[in-house]
Parts: sequence; structure tokens; C-alpha cells
Amino acid sequence: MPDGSPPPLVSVQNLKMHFPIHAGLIRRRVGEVKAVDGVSFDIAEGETLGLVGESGCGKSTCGRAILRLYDPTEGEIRIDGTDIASLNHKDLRAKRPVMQMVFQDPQASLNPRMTVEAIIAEPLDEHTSMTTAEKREKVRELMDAVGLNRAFAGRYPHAFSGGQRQRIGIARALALNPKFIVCDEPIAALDVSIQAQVVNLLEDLQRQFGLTYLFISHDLSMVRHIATRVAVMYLGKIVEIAPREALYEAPKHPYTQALLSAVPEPDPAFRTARTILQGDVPSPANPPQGCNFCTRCPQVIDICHKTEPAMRELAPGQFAACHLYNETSDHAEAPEAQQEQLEVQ
Ligand SMILES: Nc1ncnc2c1ncn2[C@@H]1O[C@H](COP(=O)(O)OP(=O)(O)OP(=O)(O)O)[C@@H](O)[C@H]1O
Repeated sequence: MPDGSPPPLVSVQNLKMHFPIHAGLIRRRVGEVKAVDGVSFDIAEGETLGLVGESGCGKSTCGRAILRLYDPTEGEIRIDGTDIASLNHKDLRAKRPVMQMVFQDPQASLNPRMTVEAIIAEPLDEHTSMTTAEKREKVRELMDAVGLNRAFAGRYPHAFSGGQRQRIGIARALALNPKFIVCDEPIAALDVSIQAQVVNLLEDLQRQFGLTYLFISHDLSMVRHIATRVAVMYLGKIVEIAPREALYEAPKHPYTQALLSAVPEPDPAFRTARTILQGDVPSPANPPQGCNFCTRCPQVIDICHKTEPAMRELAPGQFAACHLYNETSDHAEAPEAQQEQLEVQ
């Protein structure tokens, strides 16, 4: 953080979320799934940090652990000046209004037996002493803010389209005037034709209410549109984090390069060589020794199998964890050069 700049709204240090694996009749603990394994990042107030990576790399678990929907195994989480990781349940409940989540599947996250009015008012019932009339008015203001017709407040979720249901979920997340929202694949379950509308709404709301987002998605094109900075996750760890332009225009980590090379580019002038990653993602219950990416990396070198690479700043604000950039390595300049020789599809 440069001198004089305000402290980040969200600060995550060495976050770990390991799920125990039990087996046998007495449910003996036989191992653990390292879903999130030492993740660190900051998010400035008003910023959107995109969190990308293949399915199963730990994005959702990371978002949930930050909001304490899971109790993290280890690590520090500071949100708006409070150490979230160490709060007891009573204090956590009091802090809940500041941090909210928008879920992937609006169908599954809305109670089908509750009206839209009751769904959006639920957090107000739980966390405020508003009168019925005040709640009624607040629900209608929220419906206006997310572009839902007030006249439909008495309807049930099934009467709405997927995009409208996600607007209901967003209105509920906004009810307590949060500062920080984890958007967990908020458009993945929606029709492509309405994905952009929901993303534009999230951007409008961010400007209007000064919101800070962690935007989790496997859609790199959408993240490029909405995020100010982007973190790339692989097998429970962040391998690269950088300002949006740097990440998309000059990715440093071979995994980021491979992910981006798979994004369809309509303009042939900007099409690059496509990297096909070999093999499957290893199990987070049994990650490889050394670098987590060493079993699939097209540019693997000896040390990758032995030592975990540290995060290093390779360009202003652009950090990557890769041995290819070690000052002592002969390969310090190799990744971009080698990228050109990769298989063209
Ligand atoms: N409650 C749980 N118990 C045990 N393992 C879990 C639990 N939740 C997630 N995992 C495992 O943790 C790993 C990370 O899962 P997670 O859902 O966070 O990944 P993701 O990147 O969000 O993937 P997707 O995009 O498919 O949701 C996976 O291997 C998953 O099976």
C-alpha cells in the first residue's frame, strides 16, 4: 500500500480453508481437502477484485470463508477495520450488515414460499427495528434500485425470469446498506442475453452506493469488463494478481497465460497461440510437492517439483508466484518468449 493511501476495505492474509475428510464406521479423519491454501490480497474501497480460475480451484470457498459463512482453518480477514476471522457469533452477527453475498443460482437461493417483499425484508427483520411501514417503503426503494417493478412485491419468485430473480437476490443483499459484497458467479446461471444487464446493474449500484466487490467468475471476458484488478487462483492458491490491463495484456504466470489463451478472440489480429494444458487438475486433498501447477505447466523446470514459488512483484502492482522469474534463474525472461512457440490451434 503506497504511503498516504487509505487502508484497504478488505484485507485477507494467508487464508486457509481445509475441509476434513472422514472415513470408516467411526468417521476417522483420514485427510483434508485444501480448498483454500494460503490466500492473501487486499481490496480498496470502491474497487472490484475479480477472482478467476477453473472449476474447483477454491473460488467459492474463498468468498464464503472471507464472509465467515465458513469458519476458516487459518488466516486473517479484516473488513472495514474489523478482524472478522476472530469474531464470536454475536459480534459476527452485528457485523453481518457490512458484508453480503450475491449467490450464483437465484432459483436456489430464494425461498419459493416467500413473496419478493418478504425475501427482501428478511435481513431488515433480523437486523433492524424498522416498523412495518418503514420496511415496506425500504423494500420498494430497493426494488426501484435494482430495476424491479414495485407492483410485483407481492409475487413469488417463480413468477419472475432468471435475471429478475437475480435482481431480487441483489436487492436483498443491498437491504442493510453493505460496504462489501462477494458476487459468487452472479451471472453464470443466467441466459447469455441478460448477463450483461446484470453486470451493468452491479456496476451502477457500485457507483451509486460506493460498493466494494469481490467478483468470482470463470468468465474471463466478463471479469475483464467489471474488475479493476484480477486474482488468478489454481488449486487453492493465488498464482497471479495484477491490475486488469497488465493481467490481460501481459500475463506473467504460465497458468494465467494458458487461461487467457483459451478465451475466444473474435478479432484475428489479436488472436494468440492457444496453450492446451495437459492432464487433470490434481486433487486438493493431495496437491503436488513444490509448485501446485508443476504437473501441468508447459514451462516446468526442476525446482518447480521441489520448492513452492514465492509471490514476487514483476511489474508495478503485478505479482506472480513462478520460479521462471527467479532472479537467479536462466529463465527469467522465458515465459513470454516461450509463449510464442506454443501450439497454435
Ligand atoms: N464443504 C466442503 N467439504 C469438502 N470439500 C469441499 C467443500 N466445499 C468445497 N469443497 C472442495 O473444495 C474445492 C474447491 O471448491 P470450490 O467450490 O470452492 O471451487 P470453485 O473454484 O468455486 O469451483 P466452481 O466454480 O465449480 O464452484 C473442490 O475440490 C471442492 O470439491
